[in-house]
Amino acid sequence: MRVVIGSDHGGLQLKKALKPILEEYGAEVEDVGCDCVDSVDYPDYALPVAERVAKGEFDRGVLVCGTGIGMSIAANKVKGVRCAVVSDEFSAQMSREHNNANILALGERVVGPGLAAKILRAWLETEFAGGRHRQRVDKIEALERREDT
Ligand SMILES: O=C(CO)[C@H](O)[C@H](O)[C@H](O)COP(=O)(O)O
Repeated sequence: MRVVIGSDHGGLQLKKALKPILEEYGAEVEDVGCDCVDSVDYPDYALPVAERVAKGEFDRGVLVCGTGIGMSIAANKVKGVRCAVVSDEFSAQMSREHNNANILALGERVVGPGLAAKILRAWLETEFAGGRHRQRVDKIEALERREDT
């Protein structure tokens, strides 16, 4: 699995803590930044992650900011992206099983590293269930096409 990750300054430490977990799963990981604690703007990191996942260059993406909210709002502007901001294991599983989320957004100021690790593991291990959920995700994709008109 190829995973592209990014954070702003508010998510930098958690992003660093999560990288080894991704590698443990055999993921090829690319980090688009940020790399320093200086204040940066989260859309500048959400966009490259979202675009690379949408283009199929990466299978999944992980974004971390203070709350995960700004990152998820920005990432979901890109067609083909289903970014879920998650702060519990059950939602992580459901975001994969029901929504086929291809990007996970986490908040370093919301979840500690232990819980974040459990969330990430659940998210990586859960497959999309398809079936009735496929038809719902298809309707989301139809909404994206409608925005073209
Ligand atoms: O976008 C966010 C909130 O929706 C992120 O949590 C950011 O990391 C946060 O807004 C950054 O805040 P700061 O006061 O500039 O560190």
